[in-house]
Amino acid sequence: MACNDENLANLDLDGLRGEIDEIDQTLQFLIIRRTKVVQAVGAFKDRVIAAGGKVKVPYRPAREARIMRTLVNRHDGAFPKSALIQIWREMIAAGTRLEAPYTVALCRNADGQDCWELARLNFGCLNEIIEFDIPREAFGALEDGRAAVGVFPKPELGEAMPWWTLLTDETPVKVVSKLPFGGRPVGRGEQTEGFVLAAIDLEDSGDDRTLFVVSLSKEISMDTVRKKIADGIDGATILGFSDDTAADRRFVLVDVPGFFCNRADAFQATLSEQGLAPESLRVVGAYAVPISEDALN
Ligand SMILES: C=C(O[C@@H]1C=C(C(=O)O)C=C[C@H]1O)C(=O)O
Repeated sequence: MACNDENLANLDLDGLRGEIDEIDQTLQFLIIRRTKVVQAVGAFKDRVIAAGGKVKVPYRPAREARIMRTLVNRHDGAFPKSALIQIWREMIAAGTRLEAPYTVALCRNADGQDCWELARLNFGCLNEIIEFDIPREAFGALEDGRAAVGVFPKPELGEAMPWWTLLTDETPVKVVSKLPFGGRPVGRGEQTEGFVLAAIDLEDSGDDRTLFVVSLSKEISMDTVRKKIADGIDGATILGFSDDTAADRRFVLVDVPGFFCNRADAFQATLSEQGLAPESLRVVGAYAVPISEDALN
């Protein structure tokens, strides 16, 4: 660069704009170079898929979370961190699309609310968003490959037929990310939170939470379940519950700190120690803990 920071004040408008033009050129060359590397990653994934015969979903939220956290940690200067994240979101979303084009299935909740703004910010300006009112249909789009990722609203306690009850043993679809990950949109969508679903393997981002669905006897009250889970696991929360009408069981969606995906036994043991003895327990997802608002200021 022609000029160091201290000398900027000595430049006239043309001189300053010349600096900006040079910076833009360097940034653009780097984007071009980054895209070539991303395409090479895509080709690598193709070879893995050819060997395993899976449908290609290039999205890797744990890797993206690591990238975003690194960006925020090393940032300096006046440019806002949430805007920095947004630049990378566009870049990552557009690059991932070059690995394999993908569509986003967006599901509304029973009150008609959705996470459209969060989906658009996270998956960029190019990806098609198809909207659904019925969770089973949005879920079906993920299972048959019409959509690679789904954005579902955060569950509400007590809602009828919650979407997360579709996350059974028979489906490869799981919860893989939570939105917003780094910064909320200003205004519309500011209050919304959602989960991203996809048929991909769960990966450890270094700071994660795991989602379990536990089947318990209906005879145990929800207050008791809540207390026992809170006593047994620091920081665990219950995100939803749903009665199985055909049986004397209740499904409970529990959000537990840590990447527990290969350690469901540990969670099972903790519940048993608390006298809950679940009839069944399964991991239905894991997600990178979003960057806190404090870290973005
Ligand atoms: C390039 C990759 O594919 C996608 C694109 C990423 C990126 O642009 O950095 C990161 C993760 C994936 O969602 C990858 O898996 O590393």
